[in-house]
Amino acid sequence: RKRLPPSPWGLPLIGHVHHLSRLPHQSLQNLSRKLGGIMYLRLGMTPAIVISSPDLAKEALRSNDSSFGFRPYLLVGEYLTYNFKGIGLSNGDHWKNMRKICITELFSVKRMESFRGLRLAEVSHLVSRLAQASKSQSVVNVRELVTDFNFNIHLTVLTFNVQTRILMSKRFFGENLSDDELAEARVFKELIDESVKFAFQFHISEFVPSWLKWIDWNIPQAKRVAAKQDEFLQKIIDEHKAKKSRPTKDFMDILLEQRGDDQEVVKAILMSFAQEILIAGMDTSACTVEWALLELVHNPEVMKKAQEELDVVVGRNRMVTETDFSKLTYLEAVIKETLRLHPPVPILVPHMSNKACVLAGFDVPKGATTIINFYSISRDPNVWEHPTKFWPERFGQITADVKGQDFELIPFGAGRRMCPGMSLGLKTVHLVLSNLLHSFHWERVPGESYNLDEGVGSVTWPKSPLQAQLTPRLRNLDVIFNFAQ
Ligand code: HEM
Repeated sequence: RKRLPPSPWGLPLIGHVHHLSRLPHQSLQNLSRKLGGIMYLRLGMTPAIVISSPDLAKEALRSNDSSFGFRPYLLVGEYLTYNFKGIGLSNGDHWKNMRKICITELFSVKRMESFRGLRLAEVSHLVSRLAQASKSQSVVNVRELVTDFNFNIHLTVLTFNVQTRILMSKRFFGENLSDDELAEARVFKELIDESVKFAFQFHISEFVPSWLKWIDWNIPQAKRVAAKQDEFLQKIIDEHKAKKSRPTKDFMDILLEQRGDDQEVVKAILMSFAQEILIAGMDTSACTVEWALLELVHNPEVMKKAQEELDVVVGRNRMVTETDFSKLTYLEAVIKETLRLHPPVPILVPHMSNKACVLAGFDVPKGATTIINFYSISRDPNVWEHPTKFWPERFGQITADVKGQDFELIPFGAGRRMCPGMSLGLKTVHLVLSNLLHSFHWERVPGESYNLDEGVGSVTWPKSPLQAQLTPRLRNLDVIFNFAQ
């Protein structure tokens, strides 16, 4: 007889689905407080294991990495990534190849370095536009600052531009674009939004055995979105092939060289990257910056300390650059503390065990969806002192890092499926947050409460966009941030 981990009470057919709210990491945290570090759930007909302790996360993602380094079936993977040809949702040899290409061609140290100037230029642009805005309006809505797509320079646009330039030598957003280019950008954005929205809908096919998947009523919609996506990407690939002269090879050149005969793979990777850029790359970095500013605005003594460090390390006559990061240790602690308390992807991306195994003495069935609830781990009073307090100073006493070695702090996951964009994500958050803190005084709007409620979505943003009062801190902002554009 199998010895399964403990479960809450279940219902026929749906199993334990009724225990999950629209913020599943919070419902799972509540359940784990009663049931412990490992639980067994039945989501419809799909078995699932939920892990909520650093030791068990380590057992799954390090000691048993070869069993748990798989993804479960997701409808979006089948229809919108050309039958699992992308990275984040695929498995097996295809995933291995794709991950290798990404790590060597997209996220290598050399590639990161070659786009350093580009990141700096986009940040300079953001700060100068903010400086202009702060002259006419004293209160700034930080969400608009980070997500507005009306083709001004905002943070998500910044990360999007950086990524699409690396991927396909193309800048979709910004000034001086023709009407056709703007129309193309709009279609791209709508397509990605539609796919992301689709990915986060309820799909019955994910909760039934594979032979019953055909009953899913969302399949016709998936096919419609896929056809639109295919048409758009084919156009981009054709344009790219026609325009041969480029100073350096971009990622699409490399993919076409390596997989030229298999255009579906090229399209799948581009689309899964486009989505991953928006969900994983852009929104995760942007919402980390917003959470950090929210905490700092409401903890002015922490903000003061971070700004004093910037004055000592950088001085008041220039912008912060990536070479300053190693000396900005307090800022690093602020970012770690933000990723601990407000992880953008609190339950990571679901894993799956490809064989039956034993974890903490319990049987884990083959094919069980495995959820690592980092949110429970990062707020566990047995692991963290004053777990719900925003307290960067804790990182003066403990050495835990976010790089996948310390299982009490895994906002990027760990093991073979760990986020490959971590370095880019961290660099972006450091560069943007440090320059925003260096350039402006950020103050709470009188009457605004310290609201830490979380919104529902593909990444966890603050529920209400942060409003803050903004005044320039450096005297020659225009001069300082103009040079790099
Ligand atoms: C603050 C920024 C970011 C955070 C917190 C974050 C977090 C995560 C997490 C938790 C996972 C799942 C790990 C797991 O399953 O164990 C993941 C996977 C992934 N992320 Fe990120 N991410 C960030 C930035 C980025 C960026 C900038 C990119 C690329 C442009 C990126 C690309 C990916 C990809 C491709 C995967 C799937 C990896 C695979 O399945 O093999 N991420 N990320």
